[in-house]
This record gives sequence, structure tokens and C-alpha cells, in this order.
Amino acid sequence: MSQDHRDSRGPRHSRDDRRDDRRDDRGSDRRDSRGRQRNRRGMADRQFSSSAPSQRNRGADPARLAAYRTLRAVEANDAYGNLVLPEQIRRLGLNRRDAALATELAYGALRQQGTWDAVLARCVDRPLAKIDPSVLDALRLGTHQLLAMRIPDHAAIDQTVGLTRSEIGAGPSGLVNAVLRKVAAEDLTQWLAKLTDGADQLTRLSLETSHPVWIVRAMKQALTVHGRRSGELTDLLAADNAAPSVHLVALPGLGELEPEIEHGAQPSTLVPGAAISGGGDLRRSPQVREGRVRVQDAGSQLVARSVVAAAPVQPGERWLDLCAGPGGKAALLAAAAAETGAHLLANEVAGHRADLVRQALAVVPDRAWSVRAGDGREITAADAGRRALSDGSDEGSREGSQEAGPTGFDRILVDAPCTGLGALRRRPESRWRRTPRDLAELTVLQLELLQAAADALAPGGLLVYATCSPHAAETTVAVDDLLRTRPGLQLVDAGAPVRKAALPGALAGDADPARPYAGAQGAHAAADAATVQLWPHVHGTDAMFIAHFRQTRISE
Ligand SMILES: C[S@@+](CC[C@H](N)C(=O)[O-])C[C@H]1O[C@@H](n2cnc3c(N)ncnc32)[C@H](O)[C@@H]1O
Repeated sequence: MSQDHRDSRGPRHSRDDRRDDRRDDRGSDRRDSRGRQRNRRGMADRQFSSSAPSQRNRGADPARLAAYRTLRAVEANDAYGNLVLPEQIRRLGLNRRDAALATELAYGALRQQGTWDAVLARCVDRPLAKIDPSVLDALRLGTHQLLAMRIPDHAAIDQTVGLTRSEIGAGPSGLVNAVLRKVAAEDLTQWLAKLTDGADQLTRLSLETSHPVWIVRAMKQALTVHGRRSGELTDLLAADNAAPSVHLVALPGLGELEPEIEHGAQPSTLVPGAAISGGGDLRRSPQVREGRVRVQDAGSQLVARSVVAAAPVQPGERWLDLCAGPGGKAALLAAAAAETGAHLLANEVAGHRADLVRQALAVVPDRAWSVRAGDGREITAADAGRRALSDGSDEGSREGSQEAGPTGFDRILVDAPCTGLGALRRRPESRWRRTPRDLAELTVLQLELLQAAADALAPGGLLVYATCSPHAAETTVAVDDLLRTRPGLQLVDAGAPVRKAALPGALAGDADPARPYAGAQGAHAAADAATVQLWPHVHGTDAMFIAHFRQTRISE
């Protein structure tokens, strides 16, 4: 078990926080094995390990090892931290406390990489790009412990040096030791004061909240574009650095919340049929194992529920989820389709993700859904008359091919691939991976998917566009572009269906996420047209954007 998980949360902004840490070493002989005094040169008031190098931690404790391996997989293999870490926790057999420590270490170091790199750049005598990446990851992990966690300095340094020795080799451990001592010479407040001295507001926020400057700028613009105050920027960026609560959804007609609430979940205050997990291993819940209760962000639940809430469902309606993988929203839609007599076609371009959709839908009666593995840009209105078999074969229809003259889908959800800037708190490394160049590619794809969806709509049909990004280019600009190129499409109010999908009053007042559509030249919008933008710092959800359109063209 790790030695330091008594209180591993929260940044240390002041030296007062460290007094307890120093007590640990009070009275110790601060000389190394060769009698040299430690911590001289401006660090006289600091204490590091009292033990000689030969007695110090030689190996890596399991929590740090899990975190370090996660950082390595993210850096070296482009892996996703939130997928690697649970695997490492399992493989190393960490208990609950060590798993929590490993999570804080790994996610914290990944999220705050930008700030930690700025600190480290001041503590090494060469560009960080010239440091071996495996050593740099150890330094980031050590820096996170020193500046963001209440771990005594000597433990943070000793453990990181031990980890370096066991995972990389004895050579770099001296460098790691020396650099981390320099890092420990200042606390976080002092480092931030140094780093931001003379910086403009965006750079200062970038360093204080550890976001790339371009994302800080984009978030500031997004707040304004979606009718919120730019003064909320600090809160929004801070929310990206907080662990999201785990929301559960009971699939309508299939799952029940009561057993989960009896086991410690709290009923959601935002969405009906939802709860916030009380922690612990969710796979212990039979309903979660069977897929009748699912983990799903409350914002995503509102997206799917707004598709259903937009108008009363007529039996026989044909629904399409154009970008369905891995199947979270499709599961909610399919369950609603099963209850109302509608049918959902869940489409996904990536074969392995289409398999995940099938798994997600398996619990729903299969008369209500089918899966198509294909490019959403190639879907047509005719696909509304075909019902691919839920085993994956797309062989026309069990019943649909008999049906005459399909006119298209009655409801289509385009939950488009996007930058994910609204879900940064879930993917700790993604803010450092994403670049403005991604936007150019994604916005083209988003518009192509929307246009295919518009073509596949039945007359009077509903098209719902959603992204887990509030970026203007992926939200309001995408809406403008679609309306300009599809005169038959009208933007309608998304506010009312989203509020209807939420618990009564949950989205009132300052929490109302709907804003009237400003309208671009040539855009066709209803008088009450409004788009919806949810926010982590206001609603506790991912920053989901939702727009509703109606097909007004007469059937050809
Ligand atoms: C934001 S995710 C959808 C999340 C999903 N709706 C859910 O709730 O679980 C976007 C999905 O679109 C898929 N995608 C990307 N390009 C596509 C295309 N051309 N056609 C269909 N799906 C596509 C991606 O593979 C990804 O699974």
C-alpha cells in the first residue's frame, strides 16, 4: 500500500499546507551517505528524505506505477488515459485507496501537463523536447505530487526517484532527483506568479488552469456566442479539471433506479430516470451488467430525450441515429422506440464501434432497432424502408422491404464526431492532443453528415444536431452553414424539448441553456428558434450543444 494516501487531494497553494509535511522530517540528519549536506543553495528551509540513497525506496509503489504506465501509454502509443488506467489498476490489483491515488496521479498529471511542463522548463538546462520522454513523464508525475497534492516533498521525490530507477534505470534517477528538488523549492502559488509575470489574460489562464491558449480563447468565444458571460471562463476551465460525477440512466421500460438508489446512488436533480452513482464497482449491479442501467452523462441523456420529447411519437415512426457508436444515446432512443412503437436504425461507420452499438442495444427488444455499419454520408431516405438485421447483416428487411415508398426518417439524431472540447474533464490528455487543425477537418465532416441527414428526412421530419463541443465553428457556424445550404430545412426551438426532457424547473433562470438564434443571412428559422448549450460549470454536464430542425419541403 502507498505510504501517502491520507490526503492526496487538492493543490497546495501555500507554504502553510506544507508545515505538516516538514514535521515528518523534523530532527532528521539532512546529510547524504557521503556526509554532504542536502538542500543547500536557497532551499535551506526545505527538507527532503532523511534516508540515504541506499536505503531509499528502490522500487515503485503500485499506485505510482499504474499512473506512470498510463502516462507512458498515452505518450508513446497515443492511448486514452481513461482506458489504460482501469486496466493497470486491475492488473496491479490496487485496492480502493491506491486506485484513487493512481487516478489522481495519472489524470492530474495528464490534465496539468502544460503547467507542469512550464515549471519543468525552468528547472532543466535544456529544452524539454531533448529529455527522454520516459524521464519527462516521471518528472511530470513528481511535479504533480509536489505542486498539486498534499504529499510530503520527501515522499514525492523519493517515490518518483524509486520509480525512475525501477522503470527506466539508475542513470536518470539523479536528474529526476535534482530537477524535482528545484520544483519543490517553490509552491504552486509562487510558481504561477513567476510563470505568469507580465503575461496577458489568456496566457495567464492557460497556465493557471492548464489548457492550451487556443482552447482558452475558443472557450471564451463560446461563452459569448452562446449567450453567457465571458467572466464565467475561469469557472468553466476549472470545471474541466474536476472529476465528473458518474451519472446513471435507467433505460425506459427496462431499468429501475430504486435498487441503485438503495445502494447509495443519489437521484439526479437534472434528468428523470437518472441518478448519480455513489461510487464503488458498478459492475456489481446486475442491472448495469445487463445494460438496463447505463453510465451516461446527463447532458447526453438530455440530447437523446429531447429527440423523443420534441413531439408525440406516432407508432411506426422511423428513427435514425446517424453516428451511433458506441451506442449510449442509441440505447436510450431504442428503449423509447420499443415503448412507443417506433423503430431505430443505429448507424456507425467504424465496424468495431458498430459492434459496441449492438452490445448496447442487446437488452432492448430487437423489433425496435437495427444496426447499419456504414458511412453516414451515404445514407438515404430509402434506408428508412430497410431494416438491417440486428445481427449486423444489412440484407434489406424482415418486413420493411415489403413496405411501399419509404419517404425518409421521421427523426434523425446527428451526434457528430467533434473536437470533444466540451468533455475535456473525461479525457485528461485530449486538450494537449487536439489542435485547431482538427477543427477544419471535423467541421467539413459535420456539414456533410448533416446534409446527408437532411436529405434522408421525411417531410416534416425532425433533425437533431448535437456535439460535445461548444466551439462556435462546430455549433452556431455549423447551424448557419446547414441552413444556408438547405432551404427546405427550418431551425426550430430546441429549448422547449430539452426543458421538457429535464426535471421540472431544473433548467430555469440562469440555468436555462436555450438562447434565441441570432440568424445568419439566408438562414431559415422559426420565430421562436433557439439552440441549447449545456455547460459543466452550470449544469454539471458535458458541454453538449443541441439544435433542432424541421424538414419543411413538400414530398417529391
Ligand atoms: C460523438 S460520437 C457518437 C456518440 C454516440 N452517439 C453515443 O452516444 O454513444 C461520433 C461517432 O461518429 C462516428 N463517425 C465518424 N465519422 C462517421 C461517418 N462518416 N459516418 C457515421 N459515423 C461516423 C464515430 O466513429 C463516432 O463513433
